Amino acid sequence: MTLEIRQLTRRFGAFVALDRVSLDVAPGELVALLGPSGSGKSTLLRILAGLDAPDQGSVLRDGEDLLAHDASRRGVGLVFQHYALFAHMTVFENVAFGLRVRRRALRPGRQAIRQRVLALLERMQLAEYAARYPSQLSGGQRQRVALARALAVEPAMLLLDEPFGALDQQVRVSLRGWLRDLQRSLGLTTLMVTHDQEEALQMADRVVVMHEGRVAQVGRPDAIYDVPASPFVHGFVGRGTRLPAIVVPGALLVSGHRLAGDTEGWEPGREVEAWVRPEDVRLAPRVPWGVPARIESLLSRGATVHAALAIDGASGITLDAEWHAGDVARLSLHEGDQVAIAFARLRLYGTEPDPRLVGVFVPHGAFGTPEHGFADRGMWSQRRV
Ligand SMILES: Nc1ncnc2c1ncn2[C@@H]1O[C@H](COP(=O)(O)OP(=O)(O)OP(=O)(O)O)[C@@H](O)[C@H]1O
Repeated sequence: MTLEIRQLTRRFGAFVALDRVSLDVAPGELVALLGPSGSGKSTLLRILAGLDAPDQGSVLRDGEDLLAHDASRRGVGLVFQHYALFAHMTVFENVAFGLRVRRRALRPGRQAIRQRVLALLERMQLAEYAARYPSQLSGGQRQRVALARALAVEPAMLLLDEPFGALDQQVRVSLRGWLRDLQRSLGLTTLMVTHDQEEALQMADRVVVMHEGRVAQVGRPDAIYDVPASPFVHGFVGRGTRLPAIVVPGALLVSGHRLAGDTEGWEPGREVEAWVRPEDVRLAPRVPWGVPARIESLLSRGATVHAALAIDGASGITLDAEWHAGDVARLSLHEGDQVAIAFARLRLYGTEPDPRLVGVFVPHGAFGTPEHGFADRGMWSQRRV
């Protein structure tokens, strides 16, 4: 099943909740709608489900006008964060419900319904709970029943709105893999709303990042993380620090520090925003080749250590860095230490009002990985006295 969403706009009074949103979804694809609260994700899903209608725009499913059909005829399976299962029905009855209430002409026979529901419960590892009532299930089990109920009617597409939103972290993580496997094996075209970037990046074939009712970027999860199209996407998907910078011939000036590298094709003298991911902030082996900075804080996160750094000459900016815990221990780094850092790469964006991606800058000699050795500790790190 393909979906072609074209220029969808939805206004609530003067407020524009969806602003000319276009998107193509391929058969069997799992697309995650990711964005901050109020960015229009649920509005888009509700329009697709038939619970709301757009002011403008069109949606074609396999070339046919989806919006012309009532919600009940759209063939969508819908699961919300708090999916109200029928409390007075067993798991079996809940899952069978959608089939039992079908018009007579479309309703399978009693035995066929029974077989289909049992097969589905089996597949969803719910068979042993068939006779239980919702109140006798855990939150994760209930969401699985909600999914089974949505799937029982063999929908053409699945629409999920924060399906794991109400569950604790451990259950969420285990259900992610489970749902992904199930969706793949069924080949079911799926749109999933989430504001959890980890969930979107792990599960989706493609991620749609939404911002203020518009599509900020669409792409494969790794592409979105590696080359965010705007400072907003960089800041929302993954972490990063924004550094003011100027392009000069053969170098980038970052807070007055010269990083040599290829700047061909970029206008000299142009002011840009340089964004750097924490894992791209490396410890440089030799001070003259690195940017001097001071460790303001070190926070252990198990295998990694999160460092907050103050770059010399860049007041008011705290640079986020992430280093291997083993390196930090081996080099005996402490808060207050003076270090030299190198940047593996920086994404450059235009300044307002045109904050588009200018390009990715890779400084020459952006070494500083542990493999390059820190034999002479004194050369790159000086303890403050
Ligand atoms: N029926 C409505 N009347 C007025 N405003 C609405 C209505 N429905 C949604 N909105 C507004 O439209 C905007 C987008 O809402 P939507 O629910 O799509 O956001 P979202 O990205 O799904 O956010 P969240 O992650 O918080 O659910 C919000 O500012 C919301 O207040």
